[in-house]
Amino acid sequence: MTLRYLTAGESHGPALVGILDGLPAGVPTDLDGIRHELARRRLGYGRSPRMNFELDRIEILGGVRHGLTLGSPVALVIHNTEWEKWTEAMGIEAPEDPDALQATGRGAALTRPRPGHADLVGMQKYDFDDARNVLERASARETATRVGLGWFAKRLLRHVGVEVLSHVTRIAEVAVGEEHPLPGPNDLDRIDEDPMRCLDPDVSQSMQDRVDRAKSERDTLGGVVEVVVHGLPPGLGSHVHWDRKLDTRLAAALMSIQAFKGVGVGDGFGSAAVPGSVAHDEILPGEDGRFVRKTHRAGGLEGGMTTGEVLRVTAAMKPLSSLMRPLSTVDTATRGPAEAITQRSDVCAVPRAGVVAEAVVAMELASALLEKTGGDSLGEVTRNLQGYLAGVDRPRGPVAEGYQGDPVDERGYRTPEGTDAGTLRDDTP
Ligand SMILES: Cc1cc2nc3c(=O)[nH]c(=O)nc-3n(C[C@H](O)[C@H](O)[C@H](O)COP(=O)(O)O)c2cc1C
Ligand SMILES: C=C(O[C@@H]1CC(C(=O)O)=C[C@@H](OP(=O)(O)O)[C@H]1O)C(=O)O
Repeated sequence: MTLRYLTAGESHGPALVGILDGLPAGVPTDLDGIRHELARRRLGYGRSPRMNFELDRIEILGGVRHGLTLGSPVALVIHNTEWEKWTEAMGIEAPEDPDALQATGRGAALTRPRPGHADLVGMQKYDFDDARNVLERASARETATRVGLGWFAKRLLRHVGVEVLSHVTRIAEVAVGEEHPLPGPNDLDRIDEDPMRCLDPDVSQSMQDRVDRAKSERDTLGGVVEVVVHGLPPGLGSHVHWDRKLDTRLAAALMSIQAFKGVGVGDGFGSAAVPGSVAHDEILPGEDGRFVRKTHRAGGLEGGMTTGEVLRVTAAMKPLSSLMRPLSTVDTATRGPAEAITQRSDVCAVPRAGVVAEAVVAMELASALLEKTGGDSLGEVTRNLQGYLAGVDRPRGPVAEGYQGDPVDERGYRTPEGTDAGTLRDDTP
């Protein structure tokens, strides 16, 4: 993988840390842009109360100088603005008085694991007596780092005309219609303005009503987000090996998000229910010499590669497992039956999870772009991409005898003017 990243940090630890390696030099970087992206991850009706008081205070410790990336790894820190409250409970050094810590509330061992969270199996696997040692890292607080790093991937993609956005298409049983309009490349602000990050105001209202009901029933809800990407060139990813297919990589990236349990490419599971005659995207000669598709059913991916059409992937998020009406569990200290830990929780985190989905998709796409183009500077990436695009829809294959169109070379291949593989398009930015 050309672009790779690591994250570290606990939900209530001093900070989250991320390193992104593989970016070319010259990607314009502004801290307000990253802050804005992180604020987007806090949006949405049904979010946790923690989203209101906690802030994402960021610092870049490497990889950027004078507003541009250097080609070296980018090191991002997101400080925990609530750290003062957690210094004892999450202290790095062994507590002076462990018994006293147990009595502090925050420091008390958590022994009633929540079904659906990582608590129990994490305690079993890592041999812990306190579920906090598990949930602190399992927590989706970690996704702040991925959104922060993902901003760089988005910025790189934007430079070559690629826009990544997401919208919510389902909350529990409330969903937009199957034939819902696709958001356009400039629709992100409009989506973010909606409390559910849904494009249809009527459906959004029903979703909000559904969240209100879940809240009053002290329950939680899941849903579906769709990530839509405009402006991709054809040919990112590859058909030649399982781990080079973009389908594989996008599915893995999306499934790595906390509570995400299903991914569909294009019509996904829906395409299993219809015959082939209405499952595929028929190909047409486009006006500017490009090939185009009649429909967007495949989600812009064929054979593990982008087709150059709009990319569309959906991801399903399960309902959150911290319910205010606790589920049955065991107390790991007594091994007896118990009620699961109850603590503040999102009722529904689907709208803000969409922003995380954008980040991980952007990271995979930026990586696949860099694999295709190579290049150590943004200029080199852009030039290489243009060189590739100039020849991508050139005539390929011999034509039948008597062909009346463009001139034909000695092998019988069409050779219209301006379609040489080496010709740069004149819209070089
Ligand atoms: C943006 C976001 C917010 C989340 N908020 C909560 C929450 O408030 N309460 C909760 O129990 N789980 C929350 N989760 C889900 C848990 O982190 C997740 O269920 C847990 O780590 C176990 O992983 P798994 O569900 O993938 O098995 C959230 C997930 C995301 C993506
Ligand atoms: C802190 C974030 O999300 C948290 C993710 C989360 C979980 O279990 O995943 C549980 C909640 O945390 P807490 O239990 O401390 O209230 C969310 O607020 C965040 O996204 O920044």
